[in-house]
Amino acid sequence: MENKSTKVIGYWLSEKKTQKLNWTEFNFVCRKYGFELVKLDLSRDLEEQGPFTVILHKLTDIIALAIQGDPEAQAMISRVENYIKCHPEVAIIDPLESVRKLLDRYCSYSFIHDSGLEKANVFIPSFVELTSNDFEENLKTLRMAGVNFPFVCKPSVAHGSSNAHKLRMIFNEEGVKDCRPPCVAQSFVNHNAVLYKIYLVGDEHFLVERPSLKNFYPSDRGTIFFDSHDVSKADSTSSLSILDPDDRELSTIQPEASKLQQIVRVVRRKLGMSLMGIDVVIENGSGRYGIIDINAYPGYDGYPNFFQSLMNLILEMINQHNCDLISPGDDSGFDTGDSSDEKKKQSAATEDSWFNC
Ligand SMILES: Nc1ncnc2c1ncn2[C@@H]1O[C@H](COP(=O)(O)OP(=O)(O)OP(=O)(O)O)[C@@H](O)[C@H]1O
Ligand SMILES: O=P(O)(O)O[C@H]1[C@H](O)[C@@H](O)[C@H](OP(=O)(O)O)[C@@H](OP(=O)(O)O)[C@H]1O
Ligand SMILES: [Mg+2]
Repeated sequence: MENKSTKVIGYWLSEKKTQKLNWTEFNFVCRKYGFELVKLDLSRDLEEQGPFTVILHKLTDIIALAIQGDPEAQAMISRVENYIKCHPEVAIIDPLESVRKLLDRYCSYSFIHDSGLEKANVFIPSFVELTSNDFEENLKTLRMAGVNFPFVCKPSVAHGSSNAHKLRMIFNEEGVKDCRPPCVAQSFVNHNAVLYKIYLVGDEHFLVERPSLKNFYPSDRGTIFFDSHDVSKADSTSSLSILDPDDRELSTIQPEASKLQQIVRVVRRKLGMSLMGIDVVIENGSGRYGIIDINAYPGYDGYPNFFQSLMNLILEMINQHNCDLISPGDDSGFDTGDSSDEKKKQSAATEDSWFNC
């Protein structure tokens, strides 16, 4: 551990996120480890703000705006990308191309769907993207993809505005007119209103249990419009989470640590990201593990000693990045299985990103 501030963490988080995480506390941890913490000013060239040892960010909202054509957001993202391109010596948490994938629900589901997790009793509930406003065409698309009633209709863009979290439960063909393309329709999996959030910080993960939607069955009822943030936060008390009397007798299956470990390993390898939240439900009856959402740099509410874990990750990333720079392609002396192969994960993510989505 050094006392002198020689290493710089350049970071960008929204004001809301810094307040939520109580970010000033992280300053103390940084100082203890000899790091200076500098917030990136995305309205200016980053060259004059550096040099940085590592860049840590949650740029989801700005990337989403840039994709939608906002010129200011595009300029900000270009500044970050140019800096990264000109400074291969700087470690990045997390690669922007992986974050882009998570911004698109269809893309992230497809990506994990093709990961081989099915063999381990883990699945992505059947899903399809709806891009048309034509009712008949949408019915056909849903049928062809095997999306059953009831299904959840989610905006295709997963972050970036409050609209991203306005979801709909569709119970029958009549309800399909309530879908607002572009959106992803995903078969609803009954899971006794228990959601498991796996929070990842590099190789560490921690599981928290959250309220979730109650069991639903096909019916002639009208569409339910809801905001995901009202349902599955730690303090949510939505009436949509209260099990019907007949369902209270159903047994709830507890998650197995080894299964969660497997999910973490595969998703991490596929996406090449270190800061993620994976939302899992366990299907009533079958006991299959359904991945229903993956979030970039989530809230980590309930994660013990998050800032120390974040610092451990930063140290590991810098170390690994330096090793990769010295001997690219040869990490034999440092590889400890899944745990330290960051460079490979990042380049796998880069290669896959342009081909799979
Ligand atoms: N396929 C599904 N089967 C069962 N429940 C689901 C499914 N998809 C979503 N849900 C329910 O809806 C909630 C919100 O869904 P989802 O996580 O996809 O939305 P989100 O806006 O991305 O949420 P977050 O705030 O976690 O990012 C989940 O917590 C869960 O209760
Ligand atoms: O920690 P959990 O409960 O998983 O919640 C996260 C949500 O799942 C994300 O959707 C939030 O991200 P956005 O607000 O960027 O969409 C994310 O927002 P944040 O960046 O403000 O923390 C979290 O609220
Ligand atoms: Mg989400």
